[in-house]
Order: sequence, then C-alpha cells, then structure tokens
Amino acid sequence: MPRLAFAQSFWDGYDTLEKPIRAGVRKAMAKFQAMSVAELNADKGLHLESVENARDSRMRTIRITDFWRGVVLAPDDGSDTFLLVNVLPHDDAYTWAAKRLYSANSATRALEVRNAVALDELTPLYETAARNAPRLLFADVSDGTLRELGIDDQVLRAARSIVDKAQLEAFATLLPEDQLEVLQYLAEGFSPDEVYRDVVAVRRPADAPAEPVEDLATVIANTSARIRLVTGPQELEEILVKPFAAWRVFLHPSQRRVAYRASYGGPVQVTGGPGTGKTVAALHRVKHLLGRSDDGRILLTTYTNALATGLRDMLGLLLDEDEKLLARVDVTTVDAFAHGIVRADSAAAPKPLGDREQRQLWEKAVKQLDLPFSAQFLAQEYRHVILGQNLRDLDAYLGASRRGRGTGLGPTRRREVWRAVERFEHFLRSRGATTHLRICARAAELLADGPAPYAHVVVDEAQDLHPAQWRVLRAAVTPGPDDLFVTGDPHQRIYDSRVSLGSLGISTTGRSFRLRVNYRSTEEILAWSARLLAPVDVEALEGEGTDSLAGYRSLLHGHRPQVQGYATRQEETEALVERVRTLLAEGLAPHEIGVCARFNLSLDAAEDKLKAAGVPVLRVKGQVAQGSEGVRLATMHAMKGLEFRAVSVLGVAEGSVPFSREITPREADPLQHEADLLRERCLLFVACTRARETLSVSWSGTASPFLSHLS
Ligand SMILES: Nc1ncnc2c1ncn2[C@@H]1O[C@H](COP(=O)(O)OP(=O)(O)OP(=O)(O)O)[C@@H](O)[C@H]1O
Repeated sequence: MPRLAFAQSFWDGYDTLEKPIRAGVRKAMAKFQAMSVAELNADKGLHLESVENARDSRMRTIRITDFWRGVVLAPDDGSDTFLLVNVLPHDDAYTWAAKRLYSANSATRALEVRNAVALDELTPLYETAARNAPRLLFADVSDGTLRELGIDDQVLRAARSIVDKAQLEAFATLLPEDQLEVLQYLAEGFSPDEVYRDVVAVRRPADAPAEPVEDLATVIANTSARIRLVTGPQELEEILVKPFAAWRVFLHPSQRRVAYRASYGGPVQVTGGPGTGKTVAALHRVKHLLGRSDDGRILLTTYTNALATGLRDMLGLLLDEDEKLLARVDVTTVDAFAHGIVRADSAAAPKPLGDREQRQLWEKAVKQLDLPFSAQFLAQEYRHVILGQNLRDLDAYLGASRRGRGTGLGPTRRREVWRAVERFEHFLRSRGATTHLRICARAAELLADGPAPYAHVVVDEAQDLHPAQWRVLRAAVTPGPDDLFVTGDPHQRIYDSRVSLGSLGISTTGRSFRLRVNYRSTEEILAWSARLLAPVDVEALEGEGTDSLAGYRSLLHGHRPQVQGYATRQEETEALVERVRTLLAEGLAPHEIGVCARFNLSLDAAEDKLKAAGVPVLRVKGQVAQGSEGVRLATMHAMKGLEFRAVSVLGVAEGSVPFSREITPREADPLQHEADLLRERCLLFVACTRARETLSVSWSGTASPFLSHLS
C-alpha cells in the first residue's frame, strides 16, 4: 500500500480553498490510502498523470475537481511514499509543477524544492550585473564551505551573483528551503560554524550515513519540519477535516529545538520579533513537559484574559482535547493567579483599583500633604521603585537605588515621597481596596510560605510583566531544572515595565534562544514595521543590554503597506469603509479584518460608519465570543497577541501617537520622557505587526512624528 505525505506548501494554501475543493482533496487522498500503486496509476477518477516538460520527472497531477488539480511527487525508485505538494486551478497546477525541482539537500538530507526554471533564467542576468558590482554578498565564503553547508551547483552559481541582502530576498521564493536559510544566516553575519550548528546540524538526522541516501521515502522521512507523513485513514481524516493549524505539526527547527529539548538546567528565555512563533513554542514546551511525568502541574500564563482564553483553546487543539492532560495545566494571567492565591488565604481580600482611580488617590495625597510632586510622578515612583523593589519601609526606600529614574531625590525628598505613599496606602485600606501589583506582592509572600504549587511555569508575552508579577511566578515553582520557560519580545513592551530577571532569581544565562523567522506577516509588512523602531534602542527582555531585530525575516511576500494621510477625520473614515468593502469583496471573512486606533473614541466613528455601510462589526474588549462574525475593532493595546489577514491602523497623527497626555515632559524627568515615547512607539509597532497580508496606516491632519523617517 502506498504511503502519503503532505508538504507544507500544500497546507499553506489549503485553508483558503473553497469547501468543494477541500472535499475533492479528501476524496482523492482517501484513494491513496486504499489502493495499490498499480491501482492508483490505473484509476480513471484520480487520473494520475505526468507533467509535460517537467524539470522533475517525478511530477504528477491528480484530478481534484473539474477545474482543480493536485500536484504530487511520485516515487520512481521503488519506494512507496507519495507527496502531495500543492492544489491549484488546472492550468496553474501544470505551470507550477513543470518548473519545480525537488532534491535532497546534501548536508541536511531533507527534501527541498526550487523553481529551477526561474533560477536558470535569472542567474545569468544577475551575473552580468554582478560583474560591475564593488562587492559580492558571499565573497568571503569559499565554494568548499558553501558546499559543506549543503549548497549545490545551481544554487552556488546563483549565490555567486548576489550583491546584497535585497537581491538575496528577491531570490528567496526560488531557492530550496534549507539552502536559502543557510544563505540568509550567512548574509546576516553568522559564521559558517554557527550556520552549520543552527541550520544544518539541527535538521541533519543524527544517524545520517556519510553518503546521502536518495530514495524519496528516506528523504521525506528526513524532512519532518516541512512534511507530514500520514500513516492511517483516521489520521488522514483528522488532519483534513479539522481546520488545519500548521503550527501543531510543522515546527521550525529553531522552535523545535527550544520546545523539545529534553531538559534545561534552569530558567529558559525565548525571544524573537512579532509572529516568530513564540506562543507556539511555549505551547509545545507545555506538551513536552506534560509528557515527561504523569502528575506534575503546569502554570501557563499570558498577559490578558482574552489571550489566556485563546491560549487555552490552542492548547486543547495541540493536546487533542485530552482531558487528563489539560486538567494538569492552569492557563491564566499572572494577576488572576495571584488573586486566587490571596483569596484562598482570606475571603475578605481587598478589591483592585484601576489606573484612573489610583491616579485620583495620588492627586488627593498631593493636595492634602501639599507636596512638590505631580500625581503622575508619585504613581511612577511607586510602580518602578517601591513596588519594583518591594520596598516595605522608609529605611529601605532611603537606601534604594533609583536606577532608571531621571531625577535625583535626596533624603528629604524621599521622606516626602514616603509620606505620600503612606497616605495613598491609607486611602486604599480605608476603601477596602488595593492594586493588582500589591496583590501580586502579597501572593508572592503567601507562596513563599508553602510548597511551590507547580512543577513548571511557562510564561508567554513576558515583556510586560512587572517585577512584582515575576516574584509571583518565581515563588510558584521551586528553583531548579525546567522551572521557568519564558517567551517574549522586548520590542512589544507597551506597559513600561523594567526588570532585571537575574536580580529576581531568574537567571537565563546560557539558556537564551532567539526565533527569527516570522510566520505571520509578509516581508513587506515586517520590514516597514521594523523601521518604526529603527531610531531607538530596546532593552533586552532579561534587563541586561539591548535587543535587536537583526536577522528577523519572513518568507512570505505581498503588497507594501499603504500609508496615507487625509485632510479630515471624515475622509479617513470613509476611506476605511471603502477599504473594508474591497477586502470583503476579495473574499476575506469579516473576522479576518482588524481595525485599530490609539483611542476607543476614534473607533466609535469607524464603527458607526462601517455599520451604516452594512458591515458587521465587533468591538474587542476583553474577550470576543468565539465564532461571532464581524470586523474586529480594537484599541492598539487590545491588539496585543492578536492577528488578522488585514489590519487598518487609524489616527496615526501628531498628538495621538504618541498620545501627548501620556508623555512625561522632558523637563520633569528626561528618562521617563524617553521611556514614555518608546512605549508609544512600541505600541504602534505592535498594532502594525498584527497584519498577515495587508497593512494600512492612516491619519488625518499632521502625521505622527513616528512616521517622519518612513517614506
Ligand atoms: N511552525 C509554524 N508553522 C506554521 N505556522 C506557524 C508556526 N509557528 C507559528 N506559526 C504561526 O505564526 C503566527 C504567529 O505565531 P505566534 O503567535 O506563536 O507568534 P509570536 O511570536 O508569539 O507573536 P507575537 O509576539 O507577535 O504575539 C500564528 O498564526 C502561528 O499559527
């Protein structure tokens, strides 16, 4: 009986196929499960047919419907595994198949595909241009080294004609996957040894014989990162009927390496730009940890309740809804977890106040005590210094470092601040109230008194956690191997948290990993968004040094973002309605479209206009009911962790982005001023990087200064 495998190139398009075509795929694939090779070749319905003028003689097409064809790679070496590589309209299928050549990579031993025809056509043109170029991109790497890294003749010739990274990207869709990645790593300045370690060694089978084995079944088995082998009819039905979530099966080797390492000596940190699959890696780590013992409990946290709900659903999918396993994982926010701990200790636990109410109490304290500080200054001092370092009395505060604060405070001033703190806390007590961070501080104390409740803690969206929240997580698990697995992106820090993980007993030294391939957005969206952050340095996740987006890239391509100013708000909103209508007409479902702005108020106008145009809309506040249909409207903050095929970012105007009221004046505190600006810049970056295929950024009046260096 033949075996059947599915290539990632097939899954990439499968979700967007219409229902009857998907049904056709299922039917055709079922035949592969039921027939012998001879029967398959003879079957009239399937019509397994070779492709004329194909660069790869193993290319076949199969009939899916009258107009759609599947493209299949058929073994010609006596092995029995067929690989479904694409499903396309009839003519496109033949054109696509004729140009593609599959081959085994000599270093990784995995199956790769290239557009051999386009490479043959383009390379001579690039070679001619390269003759006059002052420098070639891979001039410093010898042919021998490239070959050791798996580069073959055709790719070597193309690589020798490339002058810069932009040209390499132009070749990206034509080159075989592993070879492309090798070249991209080299282009980013990684040494050949590093590239061998990070790209080749992680894919090459441990038992690879010295001479490559070329039969298709072996090569397919070597390609687990990009190919899924289906072994039985039930498995086939399951993966075709369920909406396919590629991340469940196909992990990038860098994701696999961090998620499935048997064990780590202590806390692990995984960083990476937006959409690099950090959440996916965290979920797979949970799966791995569950498999390591029969009883250990796991805490999986993220930043908001809405994200926790999404994470719980994804975990269910990954664990095939296995109730026993799911019951061992608590998926929640750090705040909710801390509340639970405090409530379990005392039923009369105080209620947390929101930011605005806290600000009012600080204002009252300033007035009553006639202090020379603003309420904003005190709130920040309380958050960053006092709660940040868990300072419990005046003496501790008098001796504390105020690193990161931009104004000096002598002992007299500190005493005044402390009076304000005491007054603020008195107000809280008299109202039976508290703050989320104080609850966290209390929870950490309570946890420290008893046995740690979890065997492992996995943290997603870690960049925004405050030291008080980290203390809760630290206390929730006994320090030791596999205690904490932390993922986050400091470029997406939007709540001005400053931490030094090491000082909180969470040292990730020697256990820090970075993901670089973006699975969400097109390279065009990514490159544009990354330039928003180009003028600034971003502090690393663990609080030591800075982070960068070097090497961060996408393999997807599409349109450049549309960046457009309008004379009035009304014109901007009308243009939005038109854009949404066009997207819907192009076949996007309403929930695949996201619209966001800095303020809820700006979204009101958009909501009214969209509704008036008959477009269903849904405001994202906290939690969106699953399955409700409607274009999603969210503030930039609420966009965190979400993604849409198309995103419109509205109102990116001077005064709004950055929001002038949220920016501490430079004279009041130069460091806080810079931190506030950075936070707002990151917020815009987060909003823009939610887009998968289409991004539009607009404003009315004068554009945001954050856009001034972008044309
Ligand atoms: N190995 C993979 N194969 C296919 N798709 C993937 C893979 N890894 C991640 N994705 C997809 O890429 C998108 C982004 O993944 P994910 O949300 O995990 O990224 P992230 O790094 O946590 O993003 P962000 O920091 O922006 O919130 C998701 O749609 C996810 O399903």
